[in-house]
Amino acid sequence: MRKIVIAGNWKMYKTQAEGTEFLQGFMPTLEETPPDREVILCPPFTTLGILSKNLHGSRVQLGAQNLHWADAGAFTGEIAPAMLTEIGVRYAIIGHSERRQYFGETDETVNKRLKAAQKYGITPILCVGESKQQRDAGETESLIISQLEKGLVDIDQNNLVIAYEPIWAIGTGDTCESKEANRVIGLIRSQLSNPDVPIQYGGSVKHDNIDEIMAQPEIDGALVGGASLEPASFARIVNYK
Ligand SMILES: O=C(CO)COP(=O)(O)O
Repeated sequence: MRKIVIAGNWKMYKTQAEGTEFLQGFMPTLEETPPDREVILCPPFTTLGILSKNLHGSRVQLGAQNLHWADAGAFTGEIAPAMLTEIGVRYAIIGHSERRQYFGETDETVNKRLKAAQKYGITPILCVGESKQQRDAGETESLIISQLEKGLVDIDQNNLVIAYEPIWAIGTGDTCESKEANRVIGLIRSQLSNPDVPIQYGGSVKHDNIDEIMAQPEIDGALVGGASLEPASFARIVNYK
């Protein structure tokens, strides 16, 4: 049985005060949420601590947006896995396209971060996806297969989530057509040794397209950016029909 996993990626939004305010609006809405849905919030590092305190004993899990592969060391600006597990972080987004595009993340460093997450019992959410240019050139399949082959070397597929996030659909309002997302996610699944790895779709997921996205048989959840910042909107997504 594949798990349903819905995660909010807050990116570089929400101070501690704003994160706390979000929870006040969001938490009561979970009363309607079926228990089999894993709900995750991935705030900026400085907001993780206060969310950890406020979410203690709740069903919402905490995720980080990145982590370093070393146990500790002289890596200015990075965060070690043990610093995250200490405050109750259970998931980490790894290889988001914004990290690949702006911060020099490669499939090789993605692989190291995935291994480090698993070493500390953190479930990594590996992001893969093509740019508009790659899609137009007919390279979607080969690019994704290559990202998976290189990223998943020596990775335990029993403690893994994958997110298919076509770059051209991120923050653009230009959602990938749900049948097309379903097709690519099926391709991703065909590359895995464990068919039960949950595979999310990400890219302009909103309250008004989540039902259609989740109706697709291959899609096991969503990685939500902008629409996870507002309690009512994220609640509607988590409580999809
Ligand atoms: O990058 C994303 C989630 O990781 C998607 O962002 P949007 O939902 O804002 O398009």
